[in-house]
Amino acid sequence: MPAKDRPASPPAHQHGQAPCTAVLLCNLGTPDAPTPEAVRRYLAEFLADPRVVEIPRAAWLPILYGAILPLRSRQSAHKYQAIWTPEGSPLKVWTERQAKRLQGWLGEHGHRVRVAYAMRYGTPAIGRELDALADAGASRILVLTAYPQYSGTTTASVIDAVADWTRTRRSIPELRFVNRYHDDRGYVQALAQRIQRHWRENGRPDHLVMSFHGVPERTLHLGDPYHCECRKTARLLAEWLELAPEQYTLSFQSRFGKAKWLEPYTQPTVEALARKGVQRLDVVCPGFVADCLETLEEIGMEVRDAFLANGGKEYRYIPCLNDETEWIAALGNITLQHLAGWETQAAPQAQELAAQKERAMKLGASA
Ligand SMILES: C=CC1=C(C)c2cc3[nH]c(cc4nc(cc5[nH]c(cc1n2)c(C)c5CCC(=O)O)C(CCC(=O)O)=C4C)c(C)c3C=C
Ligand SMILES: [Fe+2]
Ligand SMILES: [Fe+2]
Repeated sequence: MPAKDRPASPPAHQHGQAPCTAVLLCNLGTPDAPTPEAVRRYLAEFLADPRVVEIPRAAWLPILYGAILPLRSRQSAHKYQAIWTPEGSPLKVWTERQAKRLQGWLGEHGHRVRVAYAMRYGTPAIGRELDALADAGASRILVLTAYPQYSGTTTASVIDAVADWTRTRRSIPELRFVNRYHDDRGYVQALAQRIQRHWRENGRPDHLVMSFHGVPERTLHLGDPYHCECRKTARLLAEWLELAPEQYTLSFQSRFGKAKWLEPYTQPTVEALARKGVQRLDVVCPGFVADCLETLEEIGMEVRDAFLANGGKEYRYIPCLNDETEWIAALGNITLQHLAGWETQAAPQAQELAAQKERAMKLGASA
C-alpha cells in the first residue's frame, strides 16, 4: 500500500486510558454563503451522491454538470439570500445550537459526553469532525442523525460517510448509529407541545398540514421505510393533538426533477384546501428538526403565496423544534437510550463527594 493511502493513527496509542464517549449530531449540510458559487459547490457534492440521485453515474453526471448546476445554483442562491441570517445559514446555526444544548443537557444529567456536530455535505465535514473527536481521545462515538425518519437518501448516506472515514483510520473508535426516532414519545410530544403553544399564541386554524420532505416514489417500491415512518409520525402527532382525520393532511414537499415523488405534494394540497374554502391554515414540517431553506423559504414563503393566491385568508408556518427545551430533553433521552452500556456517568468518587457536600450543606442549614 503506498504510504499516502495507509491509514493514519494519530495520536499514539496510550495504555490504561478510560473509555471516552462522544456524540456526533449529523445534519444534511448547507452552503457556506448565499452566493451562486458557494451554492454550486454544495449542490455538486450533494447531488453527485449516489444515495441521493439513484441514476447511473454515466447518465446523471453530464446532466448534473451540464444542465442542473448552472441553472439551480443561481436560482437557489437567490432563495438562500431570502433566509440567510447574520450568523449564517439557519440549518447550521440551529444544528450548532442543538449540539451545544444537548451537551449541556447531558452534563446536567450527570453524563460526561462531548457533543459535536457535522454536515453530510459542506462544512463542518463528517470526516474532519470524527478525526477531531478521535484525536481528542474519543474511543466510543454515537452518530446521531438529525433525521427522525430513516431514508436511504439521508440516513444511509451519513452512515456511508462514517464508513468512508473508518478506512482512513488505523485505530477505529467503537461506533453506534441512531437510525430513526420517528415514533419516539419525547420527539412526538415535543412536536405536539410546539404546535399547541403556537395555537395558544395565534389561535387554532381550520386545518393543519403536516409536510415532510419528499423522495422519489420508486424508493418506496425498493423497500425504503421513509414513507411508512412519516405516516406513523403524522398519526402519532394527530393522536397527541386529538385531531380527527378531516382536521389534518399529510403531504410531501421539495420535489426535485420530473420523476414521480411521494404524494400528495404539499403545494397542490394547500391550493386545493384554499379552493375548498379552508380560510385559516397552519403548516408544520415534523420531519425537519431544524429550520432551513425547505421550511423557511418553500413552506414559509412559496406555499404561503400559493395558499393566499387561491383564496385562503390566514396562513401560518409553525417553526421547527430547533432548540426548544422539550426537544433538547427528547434528544437527550434518545441519546441516553443509545449510549446504554457505555459508562458516561461522572466518576463515582466525584459523585459521592458532591453528595457528601450536599448532605453537609443541608445539615448546616438545619442547625
Ligand atoms: C434528488 C434530490 C433530493 C432528495 C432525494 C432529497 C431528500 C431529502 N432532503 C432532506 C432534507 C433537506 N433537503 C434540503 C435541501 C435540498 N434538497 C434537495 C434535493 C433532494 N433532497 C436539494 C437540491 C436541496 C437544496 C436546495 C435546493 O436547491 O432546492 C435541506 C435544506 C438545506 C439548507 O441549506 O437549508 C434539507 C434539510 C431530507 C430529510 C430528505 C429525505 C428524506
Ligand atoms: Fe432535500
Ligand atoms: Fe426546495
